[in-house]
Amino acid sequence: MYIVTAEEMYEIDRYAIKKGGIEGKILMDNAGSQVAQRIVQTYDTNRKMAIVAGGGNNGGDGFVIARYLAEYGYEVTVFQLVADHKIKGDAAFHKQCWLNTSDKLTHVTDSHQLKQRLVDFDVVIDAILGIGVSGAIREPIRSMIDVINHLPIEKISVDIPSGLPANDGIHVDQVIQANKTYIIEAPKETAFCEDTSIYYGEWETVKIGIPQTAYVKHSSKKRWCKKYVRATFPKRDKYAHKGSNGRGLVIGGQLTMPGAIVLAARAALRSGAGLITVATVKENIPIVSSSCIEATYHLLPNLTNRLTDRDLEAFEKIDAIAVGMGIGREDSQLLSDLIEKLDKPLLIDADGLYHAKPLLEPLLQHKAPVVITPHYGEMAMLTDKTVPEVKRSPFSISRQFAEKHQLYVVLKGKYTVITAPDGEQIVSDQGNAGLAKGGTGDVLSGILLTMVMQHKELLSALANGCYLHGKSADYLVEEDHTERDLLATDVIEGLSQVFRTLS
Ligand SMILES: NC(=O)C1=CN([C@@H]2O[C@H](COP(=O)(O)OP(=O)(O)OC[C@H]3O[C@@H](n4cnc5c(N)ncnc54)[C@H](O)[C@@H]3O)[C@@H](O)[C@H]2O)[C@@H](O)CC1
Ligand SMILES: [K+]
Repeated sequence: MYIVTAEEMYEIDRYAIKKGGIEGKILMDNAGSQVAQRIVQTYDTNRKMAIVAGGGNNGGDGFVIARYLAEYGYEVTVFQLVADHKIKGDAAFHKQCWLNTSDKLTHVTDSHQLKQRLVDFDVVIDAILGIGVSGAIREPIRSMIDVINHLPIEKISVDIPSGLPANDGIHVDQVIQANKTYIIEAPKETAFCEDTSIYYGEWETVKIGIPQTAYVKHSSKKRWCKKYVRATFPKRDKYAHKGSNGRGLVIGGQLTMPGAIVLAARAALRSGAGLITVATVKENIPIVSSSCIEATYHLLPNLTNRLTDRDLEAFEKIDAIAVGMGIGREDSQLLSDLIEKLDKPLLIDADGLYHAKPLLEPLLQHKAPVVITPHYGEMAMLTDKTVPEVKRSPFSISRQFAEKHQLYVVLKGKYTVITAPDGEQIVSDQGNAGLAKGGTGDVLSGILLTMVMQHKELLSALANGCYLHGKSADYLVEEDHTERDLLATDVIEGLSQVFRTLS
């Protein structure tokens, strides 16, 4: 499934109209009829339906929905919230179609009037504003949205809750709080931003006949799902040996944080890595080896010194490195040596990200791929922004950072946004609130380390890793666990169940 900005959606519509030869009027008819059909499946015909229509094409969808719902036997009234001259083009065409067969059109000019009119209805269908919204919401629409939000009736939004922009990063002003949104064709960015997804209520997409090629040409974002995982997941070679399944290195684990590297190493092995070496301080080795006997060890005198020739020679055999889990924030030369002296794919997580911030220039010179896996707080630190700013703009901030520093960004959250250095993005929305617990990030790093070693293409490697991590948590919560008791170690053990669904 593709995710779009407003500009991309307009391009996609234009492509369908120009290249596909499907007139705008027909697309609008398809949109309205599809939404109406979904409504029919959910609401009895004795529910009184009010459609609030604005002046753009979203309002045009509203007139089409009115016509189809009336045809299905509902009592429908359209409340037109703008002056007649504002309704143009395809929307005017469909308004006329509605008027050809119905006289149920009421002009409403202020919010008090709207409130009085709507009290008699069971459901309000919000076709006030679509993806064409811009700037602060103007009166009287602003107060009208407020009135609708305060009415104790069901609210269904068409395409997007009115007042909400499609793109991330825009300050949200006044928005319909929908119970349900029928999104036309492709979800917009704001459906996957923590601050704004809430306005959509439950949502589903309706198809209106736009060819897939339009998306391939004009969209740069996908929501990852099982279909994509199956298409991109590497097959395990029958004749594989441990060396051909990837030799990974996990570096980290201060004295106070040995658990982080145990989790990462175990997760990497459970995900299918052939060999995992843990490089850490002497005191941690007995702790780590008792919990992860399959790993091998490389002794580091501390986590701050430069790497010795002996270290570098040992690491030459490695296919990829994950660094930072439990490494602490003390000044350290370790990361700069890994960047400068080894050409290995490098995944940097947790405290490693604090060490990476002053090394962004050298990272740009690193020949092998670099992956960073920040949560919102770490991303805010890296970009000198605030956490609310990162939450509001997860797509644009990740993209700017990935393009500028030529690295892969896995911005972790309810909706994890994965970005390639060329700006292509994937959203992984698997997982649940059980993952909001210490250690789950270390598990993800371990899984990603293995995925990086085993895939040819890195963006799908990272997306598949996030999928495995989230799905493991989902299956565990559906069966043996709850979001409350789920532990990071459970997520590692749950991986086998996810792998079984992929074969
Ligand atoms: N071919 C197409 O383009 C299709 C478009 N569709 C619908 O069309 C919508 C987009 O249509 P439009 O581009 O006409 O945009 P809108 O329907 O969002 O309407 C934009 C209009 O809203 C008003 N407006 C914008 N910002 C405002 C603000 N801050 N305060 C108050 N009023 C404001 C302006 O008068 C502007 O002309 C989509 O969301 C979707 O519902 C669907 O019918 C499918 C086909
Ligand atoms: K709307």
